Parts: sequence; structure tokens; C-alpha cells
Amino acid sequence: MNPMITIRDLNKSYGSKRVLSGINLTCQAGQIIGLVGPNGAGKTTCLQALLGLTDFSGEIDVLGHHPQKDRVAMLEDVAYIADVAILPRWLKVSQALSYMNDIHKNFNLEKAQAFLAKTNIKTSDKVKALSKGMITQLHLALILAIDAKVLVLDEPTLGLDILTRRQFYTHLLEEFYTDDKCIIITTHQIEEIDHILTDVAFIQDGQIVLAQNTDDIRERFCLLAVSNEHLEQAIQLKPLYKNSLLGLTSLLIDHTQLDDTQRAHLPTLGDVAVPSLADIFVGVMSKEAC
Ligand SMILES: Nc1ncnc2c1ncn2[C@@H]1O[C@H](COP(=O)(O)OP(=O)(O)OP(=O)(O)O)[C@@H](O)[C@H]1O
Repeated sequence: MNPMITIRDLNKSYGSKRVLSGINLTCQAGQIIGLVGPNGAGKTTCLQALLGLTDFSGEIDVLGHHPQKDRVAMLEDVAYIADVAILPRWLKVSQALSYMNDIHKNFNLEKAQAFLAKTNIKTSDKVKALSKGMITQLHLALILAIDAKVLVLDEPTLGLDILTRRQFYTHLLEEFYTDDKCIIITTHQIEEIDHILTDVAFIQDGQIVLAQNTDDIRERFCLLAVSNEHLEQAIQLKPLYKNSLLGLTSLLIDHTQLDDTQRAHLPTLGDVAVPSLADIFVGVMSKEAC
């Protein structure tokens, strides 16, 4: 099956400043990819290139379209939520709904209304009377009601309270996602989407440093909790990251860096646990040598 999105050797500079270097990424139907990286890593720039919002060098194919040359055709099947939701302040919610219904052939009015019914937003409200979080909710209602094949979400829950953030991800899975679609999502709150991601791509200084299926990545790494007695031996395993608390040290270990004997020896040094994606992210991004 052809990927829905292919990015090959994507590079982007602003003046003399290189912000994306040799990015390669593919996205297949059914995948929910988390593009995760620290501030300024290049996440938004990468999504903007994908959406044809900025020029770039390299190759990008979205559903057979070039994002800049075939942008209009591409956008029929691609929906996008930017990290800043901007809607005209004078607009009424009812007008926003009918506008979307008129201009987008894949917009499902009932879906948007059902989403809004779970919020405090009334169709008679004007945008200027909504709080920041409510404007984000309205924006999400409008975008998630588009029956798009590809959904691109840049920090979609920024500014939402925790209940609404959870509701959003439940809604995303139950009402939007099907296995013939793909979703790319950036967030700083990786622990909140840990359970919905099929894949992650960690980006740092404009480069993908790790891209892997989430099941494989959880098998690849482990968290080893050791007491001081075994610490010296455990450090020989070249952990990516260590964190000491109350006499126990947690070490993030990459199994691929160990031989069979070292792997077998791990449980004799301490408790071995499956790390969260946030643990792995911190370990991989950490520049501190152990
Ligand atoms: N229009 C621009 N002109 C010049 N530099 C820019 C521009 N937009 C982004 N950059 C730079 O590109 C780099 C990547 O920015 P980008 O917004 O893609 O990062 P990000 O990973 O989305 O960060 P954050 O998590 O903080 O939103 C940063 O160093 C930023 O300063």
C-alpha cells in the first residue's frame, strides 16, 4: 500500500539559519504519528511545509499531491488545526457552521453540532463572547467534522483544560479516526497522547533523531531502577539517562546497545519496567552523558 504522506530529504532554511535538515518520514493509512520535540525543534515548520504553507527543498507527497503545486486539490482531503485558532471576532457560531457547510464538500454539519452540544458554546454566541479555550473548541468542532483522509494537528489542545483535552482525544478516536485515515499530531504533552499514538518521530534541532512504531519503541527501551549497590554495574550498560530519587536511580536503557549476556543480566541489577513515551523522549533528547 502506498503511504498517504511521504517526506524525503526535506530541508528548510530561514536566511542563513537551517531549521530542517534531511527529514524523512512516511505516514500510512491507520497511523497516528506523534511529531514530538522541544521548543524550536522544527515541528511547526515541518507541518507547514507538508501543508504547502511554506517553501522547502526536498520531496513531499500528500495523497499523490505536491503540497504547493496542487494545494487546492490536496486540501479537499486534508484537514489542519494550527497551534493558534484564529476566527473572526464578529462571526456567530451558527454563521461559522453554515459557512463551513457551504464551502467544504466533506463537512458534516451534524457532527459539528454534536461536538458543540458537549461544550458550553451556543450557536447564537459570537466568537468575541467566547473564552480562548472555547474558541479552540469551536475550531476543533469545525475541523473534526470534515471527513478528511489526512488530519494534521499542531498542538491542538493548547489552552484547553485537562477535562476538555481528554474529551478531545476521545472524540478524535471515536468520531474521526478510522483505519483508512492518518493523523500527524504535535504536542508537548506526550503523556496525554501516549495511548493513542501508533508511531512517534522525535525531532531535535531540525532532524528526526528517532522514528519508530510505539510498540517497538516500548520493547526497545526499558527503565531499570537500581539501588546504589548496583549502580556502578548498571552504568556500564551506557544508559541514555539517569534520575536519582530517594536512594534509587532510574536508568533508561536501550536494549539494542546490549549483548545477550547483558540483557539477561538486567533483572539481577534491579527492577525492570516499560518506560512511558515521555521517559523515552526525555532520555533520547537528553544531552547529559551518564
Ligand atoms: N518565519 C520565520 N522566520 C525565521 N525563523 C523562523 C520562522 N519560523 C520559525 N523559525 C525558526 O525555525 C525554528 C523552528 O521553529 P518551529 O516553529 O518550527 O519550532 P517548533 O518545534 O514548532 O517549536 P514550538 O514547540 O516552540 O512551537 C526556530 O528556531 C524558529 O525560530
